[in-house]
Amino acid sequence: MILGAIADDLTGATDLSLILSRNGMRVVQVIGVPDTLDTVAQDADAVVIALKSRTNPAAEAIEMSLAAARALQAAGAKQLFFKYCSTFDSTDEGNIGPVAAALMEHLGTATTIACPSFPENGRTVYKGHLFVFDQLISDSPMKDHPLTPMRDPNLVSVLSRQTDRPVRLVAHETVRRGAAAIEAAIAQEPGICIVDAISDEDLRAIGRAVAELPLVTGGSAVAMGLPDVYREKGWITPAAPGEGFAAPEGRGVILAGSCSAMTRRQIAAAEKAGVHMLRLDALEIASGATTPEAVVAFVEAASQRSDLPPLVYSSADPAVVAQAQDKLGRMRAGEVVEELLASVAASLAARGFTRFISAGGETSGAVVAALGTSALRIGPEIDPGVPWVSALDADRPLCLALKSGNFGGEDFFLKAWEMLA
Ligand SMILES: Nc1ncnc2c1ncn2[C@@H]1O[C@H](COP(=O)(O)OP(=O)(O)OP(=O)(O)O)[C@@H](O)[C@H]1O
Ligand SMILES: O=C(O)[C@@H](O)C(=O)CO
Repeated sequence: MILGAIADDLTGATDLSLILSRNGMRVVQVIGVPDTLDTVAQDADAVVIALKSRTNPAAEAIEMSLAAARALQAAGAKQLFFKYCSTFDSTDEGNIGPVAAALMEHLGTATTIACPSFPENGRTVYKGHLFVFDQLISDSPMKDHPLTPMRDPNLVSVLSRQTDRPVRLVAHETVRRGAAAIEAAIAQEPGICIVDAISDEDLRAIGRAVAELPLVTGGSAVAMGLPDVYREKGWITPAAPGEGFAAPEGRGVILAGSCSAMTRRQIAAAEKAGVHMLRLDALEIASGATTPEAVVAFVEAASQRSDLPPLVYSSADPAVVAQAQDKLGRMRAGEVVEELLASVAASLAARGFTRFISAGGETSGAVVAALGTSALRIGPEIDPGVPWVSALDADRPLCLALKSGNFGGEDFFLKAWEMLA
């Protein structure tokens, strides 16, 4: 095992696993920190531990991340990677800064990078500012994210508010001069370097520059340059992406708790395509007016009427989300929805559903926990950042598509479904 990764949410972990697998590494993704990684690490070049720590109190996120780091090191990891969202989802309390600083201290290293750039999905960092396609993140729909509204595009400022470690910029003028120039700039002074990156070429150069650092932090795409370096060092041999994935036969369902603009467009596209849908309301769930049993009954009935998987969603526009949050509190509003979708997923699996498509990192974390699986094999890519995965250890065969809120094309839900046909 060469690379040990700690991801702050489940869909982010899957996204990173896909990038590593696409670049020829054997990857196993585990959910939560197991007692030992010995069995899974045996045939893996990389182990990605998926936490659900993005929006926990910082002290909890640190504790979980350090436990993951210790497990990865015990299994032989030569390098650690802390994966967070390509939209840098965090607040002034954390958790990117506090977790990165804690991992640095744990590893005894004074230097790392922070680079959320993911050009294939429209995220770029230029002059330390994070863009989502043509917009600064602070002008994008991420300004209204239910849990981590992003209202400052300057990542040096954002990260400086989260940690006492010095934060500085390695600007694109340096990045475009290549790996040696980037490496020298990072080594100049201790601290966390926000590194500009606007293309995959930049990211591959950054990967080469950081391959010797004990800790790399970033979005998934900054890992794309690492496997080549590991191969050159003779640490890994090439592997075929998606090796060993098989989808079980059976019925499917789509569960969406993401309120991102993209997920809402994907829901609208599914409706147009004739998918049977049920909209959930956080306040009705909280009052008991909507129960898991009623939702399961809807899904059962809808799946008799169509070959397409039914869609259950709580996704709503910012005004509706704000109303629920005003009444219930931000965290509680999220929890009631997550708990309901998780309970629905568990009941459906018990009734023989085998294919689950879920939208949203927090949502997917709750759904997968309810399905009782803790290890995933990475399968074929549906859209950039989202593969089908199969459960390695559930009671029965299951496959899942765990979509980050902002990922996937408009036709994502049907595209995912049709790939299994
Ligand atoms: N109608 C709603 N009212 C209030 N909160 C909601 C509502 N629908 C969903 N939520 C909550 O919003 C949060 C959405 O987070 P989630 O991580 O699932 O999606 P995302 O942030 O779009 O995806 P990602 O983290 O992958 O970018 C969840 O906690 C979810 O329960
Ligand atoms: O980096 C991303 O955008 C995703 O992998 C993610 O973490 C969203 O939750």
